[in-house]
Amino acid sequence: MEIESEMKQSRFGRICVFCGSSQGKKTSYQDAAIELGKELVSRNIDLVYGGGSIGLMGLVSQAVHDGGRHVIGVIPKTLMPRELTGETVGEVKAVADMHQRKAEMARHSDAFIALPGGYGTLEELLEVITWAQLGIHDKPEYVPCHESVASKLSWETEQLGYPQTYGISR
Ligand SMILES: C/C(=C\CNc1ncnc2c1ncn2[C@@H]1O[C@H](COP(=O)(O)O)[C@@H](O)[C@H]1O)CO
Repeated sequence: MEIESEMKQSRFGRICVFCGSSQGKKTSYQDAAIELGKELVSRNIDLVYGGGSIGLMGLVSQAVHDGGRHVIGVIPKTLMPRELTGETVGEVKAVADMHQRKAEMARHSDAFIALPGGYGTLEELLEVITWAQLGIHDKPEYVPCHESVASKLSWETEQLGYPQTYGISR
């Protein structure tokens, strides 16, 4: 038992998860969000995310919160009305705008994981990958091979002629 928990101890204290503000068309997306939340808990990793209880964001944050790990939701003041975001669990950091939100999410995290999502998720993921490419940070990005995220990235990388690696960006 002790060996098992030692093996699961991660080098990351806090991971930022980017994912959809809607639940998506497939139940497998929702399953993946809950599974990832539980996996973070089992590895004693805290969560940083975009705040709010809607969509996959809500599922992953609830799973981490329910498992007793710390959750930081970074949310722009304009998105704070509850009808937009639902009830945020854990600690809420209110920021001025979307730019500050992404900077704060990155500052508080040791690594990034992207689950399926829409333009918001893709934009957040591509920004941290770009920042890594420019040497602004050296935190790893992981994109579990889920077809929705992978297919958008494959379109991007094909257009730009970049190598298609999804497991980790570098
Ligand atoms: C804009 C409206 C509701 C959206 N509410 C959101 N609340 C919190 N964070 C959000 C919201 N929408 C997008 N985000 C951020 O983008 C990512 C998800 O975007 P996607 O397009 O769904 O992939 C997520 O990681 C958040 O950081 C009212 O109409």
